This record gives sequence, C-alpha cells and structure tokens, in this order.
Amino acid sequence: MHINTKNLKAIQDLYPDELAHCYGCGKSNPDGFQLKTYLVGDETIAYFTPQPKYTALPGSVYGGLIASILDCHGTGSAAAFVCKNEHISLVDATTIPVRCVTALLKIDFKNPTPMGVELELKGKLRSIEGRKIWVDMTLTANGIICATGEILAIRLKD
Ligand SMILES: CCCCCCCCCCCC(=O)SCCNC(=O)CCNC(=O)[C@H](O)C(C)(C)COP(=O)(O)OP(=O)(O)OC[C@H]1O[C@@H](n2cnc3c(N)ncnc32)[C@H](O)[C@@H]1OP(=O)(O)O
Repeated sequence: MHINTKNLKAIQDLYPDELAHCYGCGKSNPDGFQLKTYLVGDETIAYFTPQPKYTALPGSVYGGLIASILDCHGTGSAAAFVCKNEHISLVDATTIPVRCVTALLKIDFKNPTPMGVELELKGKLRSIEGRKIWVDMTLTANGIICATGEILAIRLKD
C-alpha cells in the first residue's frame, strides 16, 4: 500500500543547502535521483520508479541503481532515526543538525527487480552505537521483496 506522503517532510529536504547535491538524494541536483525518505512511525519509507535506461537484463532493473537508492535511503533513514532518538522534530525543523555518511553497505539481490513499476524502500533501525547507526532495509516491487540491504552509517563530527 502506497503511504500518502503529501503532508510529511522528506529527510533529504531538511539537509542544509550546501549538502543537498548528492546524486542519489540531493534536492539541488537536477540530474540526480532526488530520492525522498520519510519517517513513518518506527520505520522509514521511500518510493522510486526507475527509468528504462537503468535496465540490466531486459525488463529488470540494474543492480547498481538498486544499491544507489538503498544507499541514500539508508543514510537518510539513519539521520531520521538519530533525530527521533534525540527528540528532534522533523515536522518543525527546516534543517537538521545530523550528518551521516555510508561506511558499509551490503545488498542481497533476492529476486529480479521489475522495470516499470514503483519500488518501495523501507528502513528499520537496528541499533545506534555512538556515531554508528545500523539500518536494515528492504526493496519491494509488486509486493515481492527483490533486495534487502544493511547499512552502517557514521554520524559525522561537527
Ligand atoms: C543531514 C545532512 C546529511 C548530509 C549528507 C548527504 C549526503 C547523502 C549521502 C549518501 C550516501 C553516500 O553515498 S555517502 C558517500 C560514500 N561514503 C563515503 O565517502 C565515506 C568515506 N569514509 C569516511 O569518510 C570515513 O571513513 C567515515 C566518516 C565513514 C568514518 O571516519 P571517522 O569519522 O574518522 O570515524 P572512524 O573512527 O574511522 O569510525 C567510526 C566508527 O565506525 C567504525 N567503522 C568505520 N568504517 C567502518 C566499516 N566500513 N565497517 C565497520 N565499521 C566501520 C569504526 O571502527 C569506528 O567504530 P568504533 O571504534 O567507534 O566502535
């Protein structure tokens, strides 16, 4: 079921302008994917429909794209979970004071990801250990989990 995100703020839209150029999720990169991650309760969600140019085998999505969007959903989720943990409201914020980058990203490709349908990405917090944030992710198409991911995001020092 597609969650209505109309009244939610995407975590990437709260990144300060100087950090909003990421190819995967920067709102200021017109050539990028501009992935949007939303915190909904205890999990994060994002939707993305790949263009046909990201084809691997005919009819299926290229694995590098899948890794790319899970990378950005993972760091976005990590920032969102840190904010939640520290009672920083994403509703009231215009920018967030948390910066996370990927140290480790693991993807399991479980099934071919079909081209031409909306993909649903979900994230769940596994743990926050100091500056280390572990997030588990799934990528689903047509109700089938096509990939799972785990990310270790590191919160940057000020
Ligand atoms: C809101 C605005 C957003 C702004 C950001 C918006 C952009 C979105 C980003 C999208 C996602 C990306 O593509 S990000 C781009 C790709 N990633 C990168 O370029 C990161 C390159 N790597 C680095 O810069 C560095 O290695 C860091 C920052 C990750 C870590 O360096 P550091 O800060 O010096 O910290 P360091 O002491 O080494 O590590 C901290 C702890 O993490 C552990 N650790 C570090 N790396 C690993 C690892 N690969 N596997 C296991 N553990 C690791 C260490 O053992 C340590 O554990 P312990 O001893 O404490 O237990």
